[in-house]
Amino acid sequence: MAGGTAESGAMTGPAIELRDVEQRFHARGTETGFLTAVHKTSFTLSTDPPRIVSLVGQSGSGKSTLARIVLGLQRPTSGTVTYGGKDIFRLSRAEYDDFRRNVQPVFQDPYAIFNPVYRVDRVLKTAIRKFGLASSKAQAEELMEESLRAVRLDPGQVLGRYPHQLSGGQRQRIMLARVHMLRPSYVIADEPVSMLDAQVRKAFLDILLDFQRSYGMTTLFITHDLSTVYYLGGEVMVITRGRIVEKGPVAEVMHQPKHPYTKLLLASVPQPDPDQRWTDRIDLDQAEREEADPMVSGEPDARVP
Ligand SMILES: Nc1ncnc2c1ncn2[C@@H]1O[C@H](COP(=O)(O)OP(=O)(O)OP(=O)(O)O)[C@@H](O)[C@H]1O
Repeated sequence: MAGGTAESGAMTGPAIELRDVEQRFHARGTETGFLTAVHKTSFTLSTDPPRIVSLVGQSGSGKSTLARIVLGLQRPTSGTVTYGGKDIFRLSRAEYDDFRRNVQPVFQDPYAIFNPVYRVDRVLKTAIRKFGLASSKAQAEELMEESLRAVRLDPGQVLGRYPHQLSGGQRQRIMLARVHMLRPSYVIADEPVSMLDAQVRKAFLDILLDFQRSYGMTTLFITHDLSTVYYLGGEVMVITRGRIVEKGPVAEVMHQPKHPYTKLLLASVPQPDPDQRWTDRIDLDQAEREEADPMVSGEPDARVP
């Protein structure tokens, strides 16, 4: 079977391959009556070795459309998407369940995933029930707590709460706790940190990097933010107007961009002015650092809406 179990962690999973995928949408007011959100696009995601692949491009370039296609949520107009060599839109029930478990989404706004009338525990309990991750109530509790701690959330502080009682950063980390429980081969993360502040964002990215190293997960990380791509490292695909125009190792693409769009994207990143340096260093002792870092203290992050 593909992927791993909650006990063993993700193992080398089948590759996801997009071949000549094209997505057209009806669009009123255009000459042809449709717009092509994704032009014939091909790429492969693999867990051998596990990696982070960023898909970077401006708003409207087709990133989310590609994410939905990879997740099997959108059937492309033409082209194929295969998982382990099989068309994801023609999988048997058992194959589809395997795909569902091993290719997990993390979306930009986790609030949309949570039902406001249910406590946040439900997101975790549903995954445990659906994928048969625990054989008793006690084991389920243990698994939830272990996964929450793995994403540096204090179970006592989040379990039993309603979504609106948590910060955006905490809600996103609950989605990561769900990923931790399922140990999928792939995480498809669509702008998961764009609503988070810099500190919480870094902590989120560190957890993804940790999942890659510890459990062998490969992440397709969708973003418009180059600094995030740079921080994650790994590989990057640059997309503009529905076309991937450049791909390769992050350091190579960032330092020797070949395509004019990549150059433009890099040129649009604000550069710090070396003449305008901060003169005072802020030295925090450990206790102050813990107090200042919501990821360490586990305190609700009031700054994040
Ligand atoms: N269901 C749809 N019907 C019609 N047009 C759509 C649909 N979904 C996306 N589009 C169009 O396809 C293009 C690509 O959209 P997409 O959401 O994939 O871009 P994106 O790069 O993810 O943008 P953003 O970063 O703003 O989310 C846009 O022009 C968008 O308006």
